[in-house]
Amino acid sequence: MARLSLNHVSKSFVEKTVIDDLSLDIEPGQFVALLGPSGCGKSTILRMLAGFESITLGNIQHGEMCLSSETTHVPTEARNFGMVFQSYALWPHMTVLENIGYPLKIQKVSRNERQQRIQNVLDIVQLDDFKDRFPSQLSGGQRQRVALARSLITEPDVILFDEPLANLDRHLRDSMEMTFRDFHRRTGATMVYVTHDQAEAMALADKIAVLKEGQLMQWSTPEDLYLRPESEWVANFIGQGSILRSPPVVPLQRLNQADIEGLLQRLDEHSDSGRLLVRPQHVDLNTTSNGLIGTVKESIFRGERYDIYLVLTNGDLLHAYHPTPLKIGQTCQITLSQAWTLTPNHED
Ligand SMILES: Nc1ncnc2c1ncn2[C@@H]1O[C@H](COP(=O)(O)OP(=O)(O)OP(=O)(O)O)[C@@H](O)[C@H]1O
Repeated sequence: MARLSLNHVSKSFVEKTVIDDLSLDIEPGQFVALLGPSGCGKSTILRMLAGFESITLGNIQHGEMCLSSETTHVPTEARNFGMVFQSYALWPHMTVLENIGYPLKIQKVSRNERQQRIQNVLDIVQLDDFKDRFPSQLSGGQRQRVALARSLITEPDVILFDEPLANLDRHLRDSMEMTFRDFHRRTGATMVYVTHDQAEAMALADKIAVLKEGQLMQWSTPEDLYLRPESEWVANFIGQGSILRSPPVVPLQRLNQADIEGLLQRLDEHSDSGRLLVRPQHVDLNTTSNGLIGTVKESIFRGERYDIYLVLTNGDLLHAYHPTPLKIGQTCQITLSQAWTLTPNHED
């Protein structure tokens, strides 16, 4: 197994640059998610890794081998990468067993070896009982497991996934997330997974590349993305939270309650050069401590808790959790137990 690296990769279609100077170092066996809003270039990156697209600048390296550069282009079939798409792309007239074994048939692998390898991957995706069915006789989740098994049969070093759960309902997606985690543990293959669903990326990946308009905004573990976002844009994009205006702060610092109280004492209507990210679990309501006051704008039932949205005296919106509903228009005393400082977005 080898390291997969994108080095200063750019991709332009006609005049438009859709990937701009992207560098990522993917460790062997790592599960990486490419995450970002629609049109940010996730699928284009996957297509360049697969060899479906050439690259305009930079290079893609797999171990010692250059897969793509301005002058090199190793064809898709010579990369030994597995691929799984949201459409499953199964042959309707072939059984599960035939679908899975098809890549080996093309490679003219002997019947005996084929049978053994098919059995191995059937065990990994737990589809042994379904091997004689046709795709039309399977559920969406089972079809996706067939596609997983087929991607694995050629024993690829790297498997590329393009929104493989996008067509499944929420309940099935949750159980498929477990299947993917298990699949990754059992195979140890490097996986690159495109999604626009941050919860899915956080649940699955060891490391996430967050993209915006073809640019890498942050390349971090899920925990770091959530706890230590590097920009206001990423903080807004990842997880729940409010961005509050504050007096100037040193960016990318964790503030405790005492630090925040110090800042709030300096709060006035001109305090908008700093930014604080506050997660809802760090907002305590109806306390009597640091003098921040808000008026309840929304109180939304979420089963295990209420989502409360408050308007602060400077007009900022603050999201909090509360065990019971609060009245719209009610005034609350607020304590912030933790906050993360950010650099404001320049375009705002
Ligand atoms: N063959 C092409 N010719 C011209 N522009 C293209 C081509 N393929 C993609 N693009 C453009 O490149 C940009 C990135 O597209 P891409 O499909 O990679 O985004 P994405 O993040 O995967 O989006 P989505 O989540 O909606 O699938 C878009 O602006 C798209 O219109």
